[in-house]
Amino acid sequence: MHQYQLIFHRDRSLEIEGKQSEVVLIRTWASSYCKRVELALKLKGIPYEYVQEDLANKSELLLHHNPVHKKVPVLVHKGKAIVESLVILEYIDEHWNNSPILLPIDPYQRSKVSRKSLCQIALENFVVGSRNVVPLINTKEGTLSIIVSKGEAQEKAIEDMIELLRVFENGIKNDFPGKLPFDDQNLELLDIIVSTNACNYQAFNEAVAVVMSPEKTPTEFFLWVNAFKGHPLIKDTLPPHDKLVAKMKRKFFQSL
Ligand SMILES: N[C@@H](CCC(=O)N[C@@H](CS)C(=O)NCC(=O)O)C(=O)O
Repeated sequence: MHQYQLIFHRDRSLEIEGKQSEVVLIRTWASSYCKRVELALKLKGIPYEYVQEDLANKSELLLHHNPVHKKVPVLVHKGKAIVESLVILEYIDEHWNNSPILLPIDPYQRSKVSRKSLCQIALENFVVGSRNVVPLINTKEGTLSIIVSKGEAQEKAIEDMIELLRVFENGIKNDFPGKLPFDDQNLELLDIIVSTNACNYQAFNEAVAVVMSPEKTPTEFFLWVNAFKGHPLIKDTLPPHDKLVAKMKRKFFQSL
């Protein structure tokens, strides 16, 4: 088990390997769930330190703070742990209620970005580079259908994903008028989730199979994602492309 040098201070801040902060994020560098939280912290201007977790050799810190799921991200705020990325985002927005406000004020829109909403389901099934992409695509072939399948089966799996994006794009147009096209407005929860999930599409295309392209993907969704890539904070948060391609190749092909 990996061990960190940890000091718990009286003011309930945590010192990790010499770095002290009230807010510590336990994360991995490639996880889009973790990227959501990092982007939210940056948008709100909240100072934080992070601990890089090795999921193949989970740390005592992670197991202590997330004993049930044993997953990243975990946000440790003044010694207290918050788990599950969407719960963390809600916590950040409520605790640091300075602008930008991340959750929609409108209760209907709020329901659309909540945990079991279509928006979340669509995205979690689309998560670029994640196994979670898969259940909705082609359950018969199990969890790696998009790459284990070849030829027609793969085309069908990709078409199903693209269809999901069409449903998603229409949902955004109906429920979030003004959201598309992207006009560099304040980033909110929806933008955080979409950008951290979808902006890595080129790495996924390169490592696994071409899913998103101007020819295939619903136009406004595609433009939205590409516009995100030009946003300075998003650019600063996304994982490095080459490293991500290498990781995706290892992850997907190793599990075959
Ligand atoms: N629903 C969780 C999912 C988090 C998740 O799946 N994290 C992955 C990394 S991307 C993890 O920690 N996996 C470790 C494991 O499954 O053992 C969230 O939104 O935070």
